[in-house]
This record gives sequence, C-alpha cells and structure tokens, in this order.
Amino acid sequence: MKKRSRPISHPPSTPPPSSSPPLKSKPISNSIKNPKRTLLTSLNWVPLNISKSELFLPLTFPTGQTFRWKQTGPLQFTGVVGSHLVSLKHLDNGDIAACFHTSKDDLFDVKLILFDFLNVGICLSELWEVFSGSDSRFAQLAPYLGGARVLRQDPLECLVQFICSSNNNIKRITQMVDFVSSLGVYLGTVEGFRFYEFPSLDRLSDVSEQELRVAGFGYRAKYITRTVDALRAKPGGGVEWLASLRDLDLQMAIDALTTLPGVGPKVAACVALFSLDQHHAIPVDTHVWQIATTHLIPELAGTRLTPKLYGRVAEAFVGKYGKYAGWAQTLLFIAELPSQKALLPSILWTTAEKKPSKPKRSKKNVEDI
Ligand SMILES: Nc1nc2[nH]c(O)nc2c(=O)[nH]1
Repeated sequence: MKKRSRPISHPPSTPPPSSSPPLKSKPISNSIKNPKRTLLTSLNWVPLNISKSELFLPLTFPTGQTFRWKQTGPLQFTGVVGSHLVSLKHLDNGDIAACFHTSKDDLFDVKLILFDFLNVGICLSELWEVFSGSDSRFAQLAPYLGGARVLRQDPLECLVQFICSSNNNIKRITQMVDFVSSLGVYLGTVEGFRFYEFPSLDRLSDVSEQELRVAGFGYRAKYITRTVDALRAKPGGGVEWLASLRDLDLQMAIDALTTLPGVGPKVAACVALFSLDQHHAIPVDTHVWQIATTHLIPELAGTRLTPKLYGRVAEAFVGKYGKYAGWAQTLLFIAELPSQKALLPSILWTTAEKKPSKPKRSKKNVEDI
C-alpha cells in the first residue's frame, strides 16, 4: 500500500489554501483575488418542483448532518454533489430552484444526481403525518420545523465529516471539514466561499497525521489517517466497501463501521442515517438521551447514559416512529439546537432553561453537537 510520502500539493485546478492560520477558511470578499469567482446572477435557476414543506434549506443544511454546504444568500445554500457545484434557493412561493455552476453534463443527469442526494424519493410530509399521528410532541413541533429533510450523502464524505464531529461544535467541525475538502479538486467560488469536490481516498492518503495535527485536528488526526488506511486496505476498494453497507441490515452496517478507527456507535449511526439508507439508525449522545428520557423513556430520567443504554434509546425511537425513526429523531434533534430552540415557544423546550438569544437565520451557528 502506498504510504504518505508525498507532500500535500494542490494540482493546477486546485488553488492552494489561503495563507490564513490553520482551519480558517474565510470567504474571500474580493473577486480580484480570485478571478474564477462565480457570479450567481449570471447563471440560470432551474425550478425543481420541490415545495418548502418537503425541503426547507435552513433546517436541512446548517443543522448538523453536513458541514460542507454554505449559506450564500438569505434563503440560499451552495455545496458540491459529486463533481457538481450546486446552489439551491427558495423562490418567492417557497419552492426550490437549483443553479448548476460547473456542470458540463446533461441537465437531466445532474438533476438526477441532485435528487438522489436530496433523497426526493421519500415524501417528508407523508412521514410526518404518520409521526404526528403517533406522537403528540412531534405533532406540536412539526409546524415550526417543516422541511427538515434527511440527505443521502456520499458515504466517504459523510464518514470523514462525522469523524471530525466527535466531541466538537459546528463551527470547528466546519473548519476541519473545509480543510479536508480543500484537498479535493477545486470547482469554483460562490459568494466568497471556495468549493471542492470531496477528495478521493488516494488523495486523502497524501495527508499525514502530523499535518492534520498541525492544522488543528487534535486526536481526530490519527482517526482520519487510520480510517483512510483501513478503507484503502479493503479488498475491492474502500469506497465500494462503504457503498456495500447500504445493502446490509442496520446492525451489520453499524458493526462494520465501528471497526474503523474513530468510529463509535454515534458516528456510525450518523453515517448510517445520512448516507447509507439506514432510515431507522438513531444517533445517541447526551442530547439525544435527554430527549429520550424526557419524552420516550421517562422511567430512565435522571440516570446516566451508558453504552449499554444506547440500544434502549434506539429501541424507544423505533418503537414510537417505526422504520423511518431516524427521520423523526432528526426533527427532535434540530428542535434542541439553540438556533432553532430560540424560535420555538418555550412550552415546547425539552429542558426548562433561559430562553436562548434569538439568532439571525443567516448567521452560522456555534453549537455543540
Ligand atoms: N439529526 C441528527 N443530526 C446530528 N448531527 C450530529 O452530530 N448528531 C446528530 C443527531 O443525533 N441527529
């Protein structure tokens, strides 16, 4: 197996990261600094016929399931799907339109790739009707959090993001994920944010643990390099191995993921839910424990979460919401994020505490997850 001997060099299509300190990937405000700056106004927006009750961008992109999409307008987010740089925005009637910045492919094909990523085959409003019928708390929250959809991300991209996420907050995770992303092929700049295709496993293997440590990854540096090595050692290829987990039952997928360095049950459940079609995967941490013991298993309220109890929490969610329980968990999880909690009537808060200050929707959240 190739070892990490090559220094990280950016190919011609990938401008080197800015000389700002490690992990600071700031928007570039001046288009002169970046001649490739993409001007959104000059591009076409294609209506997608997706209503905001099926997909509400501010509740889907900056709420802890991906850290690669950037807010590039009041109701507009930009990110990369495969090799396509895409902006999505809400039109005046709430529906979604897309702008494909870099695509040379047929519009029909790119739309299919985007629809796959957006999981459009699953009807959110139908799911929520069922969840609301079986849970009065869900029914109370749903009107405030409509369109909070679960994405179907690329498994490698999702895995690396969630290894970065352990014991971390959204701002810092985003900085780490930006650093890793900048190793991929540069696709363009939108509203000062530079976008890259997610790096391949081979490309990721060029970065050493030491380089990641210097860049501020701390102990997660070794998890990333070792997981990359473990994936590259898989017969048939690591990307193929990850994709094959989509066909396994949930427990087998979780067991397989947790063999990777830095992947515990929570990271595995996030990867399973957000990239592997495991719709009843339930990420469990202290926040989710709080939700579960308040609303689903009150008999365990006041006790401490131990690894043995993870299964109890997952069972409680699946018992209540069924085979798409992970989608219900996502709404309940989002309702606890300080940015969203501030927008809810306090009667709906899980924990009675001081009302969080009302953030502007356009601001990035700094939230522990
Ligand atoms: N829907 C959820 N998103 C998450 N992100 C993160 O880090 N944890 C969670 C989670 O439990 N649910």
